[in-house]
Amino acid sequence: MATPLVVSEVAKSFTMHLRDGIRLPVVANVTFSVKAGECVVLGGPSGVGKSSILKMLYGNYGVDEGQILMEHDGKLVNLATAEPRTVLEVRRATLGYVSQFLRVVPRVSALDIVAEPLQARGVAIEDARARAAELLSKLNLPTALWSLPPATFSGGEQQRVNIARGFITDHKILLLDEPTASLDAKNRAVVVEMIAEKKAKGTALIGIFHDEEVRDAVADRILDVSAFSPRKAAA
Ligand SMILES: Nc1ncnc2c1ncn2[C@@H]1O[C@H](COP(=O)(O)OP(=O)(O)OP(=O)(O)O)[C@@H](O)[C@H]1O
Repeated sequence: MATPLVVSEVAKSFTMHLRDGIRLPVVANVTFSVKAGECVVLGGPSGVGKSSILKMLYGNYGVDEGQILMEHDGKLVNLATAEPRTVLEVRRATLGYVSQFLRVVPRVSALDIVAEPLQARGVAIEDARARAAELLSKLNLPTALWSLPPATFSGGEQQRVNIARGFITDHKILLLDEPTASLDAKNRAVVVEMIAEKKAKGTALIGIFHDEEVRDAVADRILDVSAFSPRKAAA
């Protein structure tokens, strides 16, 4: 599909149950699409709803209204209303996510954490590990660390393991939540290059990048999330 992601009239508010059920509207009428090979960056001031949109796209936050349409397994799926089992299936095969922080699994080596999403898609363990090793060396993670669980790694080392894990599969849609926040200039440049490679392969990318240099290097389009502020919609 030339447009792997179509978001239409999505609205979200939070209900504060411990505060007499006060409703806090966050975004309304969120409408945009992302083409294959395009990288759209969510922009706008702090607290405007960028992370909330990314979490809705991944199915971590519920959606009050609207549609999040993705082509998955030859069918159109509305992630806003999909069953949890479908959401998990879409994540395995179609929708990737690089979060800001690595979720460390005790006793699992960095190499296997990176290889796991490929294994989950049926790739033989040795092939998955070989691809994981390629990515970890591209991201300059010292080989001495590959066999260790990343719990004791530095912030930047953990982030590189997380990036390798998110980039190892060829998901059609990839969400990026500040993937370069803890990286030095050399590794930021590697990630910029890896994003360009994904674009060339036709992946649709949506990301949050606070680093202006990275943002300008990767963005085809910056979507100002203030346009979806409920106050603006009501005006
Ligand atoms: N789980 C939650 N429960 C209640 N309120 C929330 C929740 N998540 C986000 N919010 C609120 O929604 C608003 C938008 O937050 P969000 O994290 O999406 O903004 P952001 O644009 O990503 O900000 P930043 O650039 O500072 O990371 C904020 O006012 C925040 O307090």
